Amino acid sequence: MSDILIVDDERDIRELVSDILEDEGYATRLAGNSDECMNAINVEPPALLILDIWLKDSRMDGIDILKTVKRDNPDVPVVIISGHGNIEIAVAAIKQGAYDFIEKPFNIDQLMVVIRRAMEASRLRRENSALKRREVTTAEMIGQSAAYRTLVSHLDKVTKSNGRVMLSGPAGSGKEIAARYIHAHSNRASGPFVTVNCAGIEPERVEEVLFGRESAERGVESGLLEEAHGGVIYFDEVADMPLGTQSKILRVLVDQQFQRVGGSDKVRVDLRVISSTNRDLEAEIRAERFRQELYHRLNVVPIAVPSLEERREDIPLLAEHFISQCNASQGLALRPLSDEAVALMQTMTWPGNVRQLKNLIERVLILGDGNGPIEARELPSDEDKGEGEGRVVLSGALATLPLREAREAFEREYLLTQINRFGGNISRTASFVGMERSALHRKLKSLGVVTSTKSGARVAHVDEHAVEAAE
Ligand SMILES: Nc1ncnc2c1ncn2[C@@H]1O[C@H](COP(=O)(O)OP(=O)(O)OP(=O)(O)O)[C@@H](O)[C@H]1O
Repeated sequence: MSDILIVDDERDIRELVSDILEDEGYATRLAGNSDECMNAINVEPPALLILDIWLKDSRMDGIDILKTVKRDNPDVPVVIISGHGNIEIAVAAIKQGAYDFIEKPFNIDQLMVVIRRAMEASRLRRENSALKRREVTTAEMIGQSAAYRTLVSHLDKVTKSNGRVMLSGPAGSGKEIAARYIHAHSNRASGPFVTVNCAGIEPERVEEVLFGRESAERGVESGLLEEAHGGVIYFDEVADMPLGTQSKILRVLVDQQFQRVGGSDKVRVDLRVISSTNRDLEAEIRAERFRQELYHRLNVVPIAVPSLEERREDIPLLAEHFISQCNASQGLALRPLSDEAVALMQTMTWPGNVRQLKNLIERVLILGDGNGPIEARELPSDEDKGEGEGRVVLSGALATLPLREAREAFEREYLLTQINRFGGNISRTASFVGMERSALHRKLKSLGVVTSTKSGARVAHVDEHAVEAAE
């Protein structure tokens, strides 16, 4: 596992990329279609896969190959090559687990930055995967802001009971770590903590995964419910559970028992149920996507987990915590944070919440040199996936502005970039940046950002008069 596999249906491109990489000292293999690609991976998984999304004369397209690789060889990082203007496909690929993407036509420097970063991240990931696994289960929850203290006081109240808890909050805000906190401080701490990824189970396999199976050939195979016996079962993102699965879970919660697939005995388990959601479940019920009865069963004690933006005071503390974590688990430099970096992080928008902060710190430490302080200029460039046009450039000077002005300037620049990435489409921008459409409209108005049609394309720009009027 030491070479780079380059998959592109255009011979010129794959040979060009291969020449560049070989000049840089990497070994390469080439494939022109999906069959050649899968054969090469089966012979030996590469250290990195560079994959064109559109493959002519192929049985699988790039996204199908990506899914297969992420399923069978999750440690192989995949860098996507997408055609110019295919930013949505590239974003979809990132969601499917691609490490990064480069847009055609690309220049050599851009290509090399992405590849070096992917190779380095993959090496560190492989080296430290065992340590990281341990870190997940022993994760320590950090904070001191008022919002954080309120959260902990709510969690402390439920640790000693057996009541069902529903944790609600945006993606990456720390719902799972809060569930683990309850478990670790309860009298079930020595029992298991089992996570059920509700969106991830294939509907036709739900019963087997949750209830287990019994057969003459293989005997009893327990499911997740049985594995969690004596401990906590954590239903992550319950709103993503298909309706059919919801009925099956509801039945178990009502009957307090179930049968394994193929079995006839009733199995009883002693479980504490904790669930999480990042959606408004009452709205999901009104839209008939979530069963009301299940909602009432799971939502006995609702606890809200605040977004990172509601607890900005915690950002320096969390950032330092992640720096020490990266040092302990990956040997990365223990770098202090400059005041400007802290100021910038505290003014940024964080749609991905604490997870985004953690990833940002990890990337800065991987890419940075030396042990000097982390500077503001190192921060946002890697948070933005786009190269060239799609890039949000924030100068260090921005971080020295008063909070309100710096945030507005950042938000204006960020939203302009996003809207233009999505071809002026406000709905798609809203869903990408994690805001309601109407809230985004209001925000744009207050920032003086307007859209208009130029040469048939919808573009966003700043209307100075609108800015003045809003002020
Ligand atoms: N208060 C905190 N202290 C330390 N680490 C935290 C804290 N909150 C979150 N994290 C870390 O941030 C990352 C995301 O947290 P977690 O997985 O708990 O979020 P989540 O809300 O369950 O996310 P999702 O909705 O995407 O499932 C994890 O690595 C977690 O350890």
